[in-house]
Amino acid sequence: MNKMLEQLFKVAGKEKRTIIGLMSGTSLDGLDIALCEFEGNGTQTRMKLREFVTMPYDETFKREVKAVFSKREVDLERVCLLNAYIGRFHADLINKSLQTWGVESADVDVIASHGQTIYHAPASLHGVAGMPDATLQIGDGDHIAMGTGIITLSDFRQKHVAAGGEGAPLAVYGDYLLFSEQDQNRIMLNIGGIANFTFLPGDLDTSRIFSTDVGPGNTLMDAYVQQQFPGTYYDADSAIALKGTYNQALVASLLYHPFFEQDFPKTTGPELFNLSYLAEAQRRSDTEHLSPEDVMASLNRFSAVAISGALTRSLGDSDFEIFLSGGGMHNPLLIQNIKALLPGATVRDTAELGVSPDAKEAVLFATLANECLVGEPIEFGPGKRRVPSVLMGKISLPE
Ligand SMILES: Nc1ncnc2c1ncn2[C@@H]1O[C@H](COP(=O)(O)OP(=O)(O)OP(=O)(O)O)[C@@H](O)[C@H]1O
Ligand SMILES: CC(=O)N[C@H]1[C@@H]2OC[C@@H](O2)[C@@H](O)[C@@H]1O[C@H](C)C(=O)O
Repeated sequence: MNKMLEQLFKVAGKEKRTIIGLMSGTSLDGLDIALCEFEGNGTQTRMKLREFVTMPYDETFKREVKAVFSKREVDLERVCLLNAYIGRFHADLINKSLQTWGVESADVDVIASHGQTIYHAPASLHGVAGMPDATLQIGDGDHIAMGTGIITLSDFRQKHVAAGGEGAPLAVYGDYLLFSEQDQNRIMLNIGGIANFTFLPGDLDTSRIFSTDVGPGNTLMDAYVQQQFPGTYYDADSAIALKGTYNQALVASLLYHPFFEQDFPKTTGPELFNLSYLAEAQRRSDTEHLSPEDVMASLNRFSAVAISGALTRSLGDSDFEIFLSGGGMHNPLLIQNIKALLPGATVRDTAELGVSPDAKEAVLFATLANECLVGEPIEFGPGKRRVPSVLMGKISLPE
């Protein structure tokens, strides 16, 4: 038998597995690396987060990725080069982190790599007749496996698409396994570039569980800040938005898109929510004259209304607790806006559930890898075509 397959077989049979989860999101702030310890699988999963770090990306790397990210026309050679480069680069960042933590690569069983999304194209967005839902993550797993010497599972989203999903959100699987709680309706709200949430009903009825994207997130705020204030990457502590006042006409115009009417679950990305989207909304609402501060306040309000509107629409009057994660939870005006729009909702964060909110997405990918190795497909019930019952991840062997 192939020695590496034998090792994989051994890992699957171990009582405890050490898994590194990786996430590189739409914000391009850095690579999230979570070193996790797993015992069990399925609803018996026990996960301990041993270490976590975000390895920041430098300007050159951000520029390289931005040149192809969510663009319909790109230099195909760049995409080809980046696919290999990102894999190697991520391997280097993992090696550095392991060194800092004093952990040997031989003590890590597998890596779970999300890769870098460069294009997300659900059929509802691309609208090309005869073409399926599609999504593309680069940073090939073979380069990570060879660069670290660790078996790597990667490219989780393709199986989801192949089985009838849109390739996202994948959070539903890990959220269900790690955070479901009897008698408590939980909303796991992640505010990254794009905001998404998972509904975990307290009756643990899997057929009611779902995850969905709700719109931005930070992506439009980040893009606008970067355009208006070169050298600034995001509106740290809402400093800019707090100097402005939101414009109701602009907020309404930003919300004027069929995406917001579509049923859950649905997915989106900066392919839709980008600076052209903002320019069109400003033109339509005759708000091109607004100061950058007022536009920032309006974008902040827009994200809050989109998030709270989606929650209200799907949950009605039922009681629920919100557990925040993702960088947007550090934006005080955004959180204040969301709380004001959802009076009565309890808002906490995932640290209270034992997982740092910045680490949560990387932990979720580690959980998907654990399931791929030792789990069984979760059945979310009939009619859940968009939450397929599959195990995900492609295997790259380091020899
Ligand atoms: N102190 C802060 N004040 C305001 N915003 C902040 C702060 N800290 C982080 N953010 C926001 O969080 C973003 C990073 O969030 P995160 O790392 O969750 O995104 P991501 O994982 O790339 O996104 P996605 O989940 O959509 O892939 C930053 O770009 C910024 O907009
Ligand atoms: C295609 C893609 O990379 N989507 C990401 C993105 O970032 C947030 C939101 O958009 C979500 O749908 C997804 O990531 C999370 C981890 C998910 O799949 O659950």
